[in-house]
Amino acid sequence: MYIAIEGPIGAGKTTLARLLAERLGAEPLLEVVEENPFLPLFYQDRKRYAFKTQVFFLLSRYRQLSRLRERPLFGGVVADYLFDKDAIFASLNLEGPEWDLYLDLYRELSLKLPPPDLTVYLRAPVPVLLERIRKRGRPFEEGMDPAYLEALSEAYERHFARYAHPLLVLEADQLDYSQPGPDQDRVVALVKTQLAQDGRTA
Ligand SMILES: Nc1ncnc2c1ncn2[C@@H]1O[C@H](COP(=O)(O)OP(=O)(O)OP(=O)(O)O)[C@@H](O)[C@H]1O
Ligand SMILES: Nc1nc(=O)c2ncn([C@H]3C[C@H](O)[C@@H](CO)O3)c2[nH]1
Repeated sequence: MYIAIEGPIGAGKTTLARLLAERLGAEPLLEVVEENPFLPLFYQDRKRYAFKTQVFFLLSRYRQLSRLRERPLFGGVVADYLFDKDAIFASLNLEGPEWDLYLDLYRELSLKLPPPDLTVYLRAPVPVLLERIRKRGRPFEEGMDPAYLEALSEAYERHFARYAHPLLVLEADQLDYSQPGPDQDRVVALVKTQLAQDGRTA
């Protein structure tokens, strides 16, 4: 069983991936964004650092996810990202020959990765995302541009409107699974039901 959680910045992907991994007896597969040395620079000058930031993410995501093919998944994996995320961000930040080169690389690498058994797409309005980003307090995200978050949310909507793999869409502002309570049980039950409908067991 391989589950991936996706959604725009601050939607609650890592929080949900940890919870599901714990409840389903699976391994969490988490991205460490702080490992990308270009990311703080990207937020200072998006045009200048977009390509470097993207290629770093692309390679590290590819390396992490390709390990899924190489070893047996005993208890399953819950990842806090989908490989497709890379191209969603790239489509907003790259253009011209850099975008063409990036897309060539992305397409080549994506062919080699398995799709998840279930993807959970977390949706939330931009003001909720901004509040969660503020609350989490990563220094380089302090001046997060609401227009960038809006464009990103729209790109996610377009992507999942034509997504061809098993998908569960959750309104992430309606469920507070970040603390113990009935919403945690509710979200785990929704995922289990979806897996059962798709013929998988958790
Ligand atoms: N369902 C929720 N309800 C309320 N707060 C939440 C919820 N999910 C996450 N949070 C809080 O929002 C903040 C962001 O959550 P989290 O880091 O899981 O988001 P993310 O989608 O993984 O972010 P990023 O895209 O930056 O990696 C955290 O402070 C977390 O505690
Ligand atoms: N430029 C760019 N490309 C990506 O593929 C990408 N993936 C994540 N991020 C940024 C968003 C959050 O600040 C932080 C955590 O998600 O990292 C990205 N930024």
